[in-house]
Formats: sequence, structure tokens, C-alpha cells
Amino acid sequence: MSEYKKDSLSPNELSKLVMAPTKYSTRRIPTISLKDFDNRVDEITQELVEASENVGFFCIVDHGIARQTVDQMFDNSARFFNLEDSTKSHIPFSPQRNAGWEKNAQIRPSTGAVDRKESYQMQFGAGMEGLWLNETELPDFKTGSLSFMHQVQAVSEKLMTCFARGLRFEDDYFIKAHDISRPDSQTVTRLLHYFETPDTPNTTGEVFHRAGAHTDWDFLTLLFQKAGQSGLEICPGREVSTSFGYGDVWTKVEPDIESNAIVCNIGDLLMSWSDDRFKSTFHRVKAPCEPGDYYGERYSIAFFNQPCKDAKIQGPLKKYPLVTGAEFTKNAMARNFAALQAKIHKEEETKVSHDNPIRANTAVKASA
Ligand SMILES: O=C(O)CCC(=O)C(=O)O
Ligand SMILES: [Fe+2]
Repeated sequence: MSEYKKDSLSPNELSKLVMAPTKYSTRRIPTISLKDFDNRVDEITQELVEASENVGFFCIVDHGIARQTVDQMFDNSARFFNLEDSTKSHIPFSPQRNAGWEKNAQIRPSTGAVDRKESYQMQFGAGMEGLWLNETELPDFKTGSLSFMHQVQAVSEKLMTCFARGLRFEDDYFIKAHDISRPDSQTVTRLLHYFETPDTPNTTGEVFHRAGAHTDWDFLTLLFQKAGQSGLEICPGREVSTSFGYGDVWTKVEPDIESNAIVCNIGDLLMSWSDDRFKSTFHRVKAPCEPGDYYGERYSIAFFNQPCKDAKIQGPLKKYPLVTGAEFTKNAMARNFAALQAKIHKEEETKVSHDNPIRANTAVKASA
């Protein structure tokens, strides 16, 4: 949002930075326990506010979702992605609905090239009509996924209560604004599958992007990672000094399976709704290219809390004009599209060639 200096590098400068060794630092990513939530809600609120103001990323533990449940959802995800592409193509990603399956189709403005991955986005309500596979194609998948999604929503609602307290709104203020029982709920669960990357010396300069650097434009994202499948990195917004964090100092967020941690990040929506008090943070799944990087396949699950279309969004200090949930999403998609167009335009001007076709029209996803 506002404070980031987006897309200010030329393609040549950018490609030099992409190829340069990454600078890393170990930053403290706060771990917050939800144990005994009702009695500790004020203490938890304080910890969340501190983490949101200073880092924008934190891990949640003791959240009540059993490890076995998370593992089952990852099994479900693998079952889905193991289907033939010709089957998955019956439920193609719809940018209008922000749901469905895509493969090698998402282009981030930060890279101008496709993410090498496939993903499937699911919702609770009418947005999913026609976008579930049949029971015969994937038995128990829909029921299992919805049950998992309800559990993640319950954790989200605890966090929303704390954010509401922290910003001095009524306790249920954000919960009502993200009501998943409404048919027009926009909340999204995204199953992600990044492909194994060839671990060979890179002579062509081609970069196998996994998830190019971006901020999420939702309220709050809850991310589940799998043991040993590294790659997630963050670059807190406050420290970003170049476009999309290129050339900046990154921090690895390794899967913490022992404590069954959910990695959470503030999205652009909550940043705006808190008058920029809470920080939406750049993150990426790194394109493996350096010694020590993880080249294997990676599965992850992201849960994006999105507002109801008629939710009224404005922070307590009224820093930004009031917008509805529908307007916020539309504006975020338009900003993303404009940044991408600007990038493509710049690349055409300097005639930088890419191996990957740039398919701007498919490059939309409302959640991030
Ligand atoms: O796969 C991951 O770990 C991160 C995915 C992500 O950031 C996104 O889809 O917005
Ligand atoms: Fe993201």
C-alpha cells in the first residue's frame, strides 16, 4: 500500500538484483500462544498488537487445530494435485470469483513472470458454484476441506477479536465484517503446490519463480507449511528500500512442525483498517538458486480472510476514505493489474527478453 516504493527499478537493474546473492538476517518472528484464550484475551491482544506494529508476521501456537487435521488437509491437497490436469481444468480459476484451479498462470508485478506452481482456491459460499470437483472424482474432498476451513475460520475469529480490542472497536466488529455464513463471503483457502526445480547450474539466467515478492491484500493470512519444505521468506515493509524487497535483507520462515505453528501475516486490508498502524509485509517463496536453497516440491495452504462485499472499511483515525469490501478488493486488483502493465510496458521498452510468455490477462488473484 501507500508507503512502499513499488516497481521503481528498470528491468535491467531488477534482473541484476534477482541474480545477486540474497542478504539474510535472522529477525525475531514472535510466537503467540492462544492457550486459555478467554482468560488471556487481553494479554494475547497486547502480544498481537506488538507483533503487528513491529513485524507484521507472527506464529500462532496452541490454536486448537490438531496436527493430524493439518496433515489430513495436506493429504487432501496432494490427492487433488495428483489428478490429471485435464480433470482439474474442469474447474478453472475465475478472476471474477477468485476461486478455482490455475497452473503456471499467476504473474506477480514484482517479477513479471509466471510463478512455477499450481493452486486451487476454495470458498465457503456461492463463489464456489461449479468449482468443486464431483464426489466420484475426488471422494470426501469437499467435506474434508470445508471442515478444515471452518476450523481455520474459528482461529481467525479469535485473532479478529484481539485486533478489534487493539483498535478499540466492538469485539465482534471484524468477525461480522468477515461473516463466512453469508453466501457472498469472499474468504479464500488456497492450496499451493510448487514444482520441483532443476538443481543445475543456471546458464540461461532464467529464474524459476515460486511466489514472487508481494504483500497480501486481505485482512489476515494464516499459512500452513509442511515439514522440510522450506522457501518462505519475509522482508518487513518498514525495512524495504527497493522495489518489492529486491536487494533487501530477507528472513527465512522455516516450517515449525513440532509446535504445529500457523504462520500469520497482516494483509493490506488490515493495514489500511488500522490507519497503517499494523504492517502488511513483503514475503515470497524464493526461487531456489543459491547454495542451501530448497529445490524440492513444496505444498502449502494459505487461508485469506476477506471482507464481505458490503463491509464498511475505515480505520479509527479515518486516515483513508471509507470503502466497502467490494471496492477494496476491486481497487487492490486494479492496483495489481496496473503495476503489472507498467512492468510489461517497461520491459517492452527496453526489449528485455523473457522465456516465459507474459499473459497479463490471466495474472489476477484477489488474495495476494
Ligand atoms: O506458499 C507460501 O508459502 C506462500 C504463499 C503466498 O504467500 C500467497 O499465496 O499469497
Ligand atoms: Fe502471500
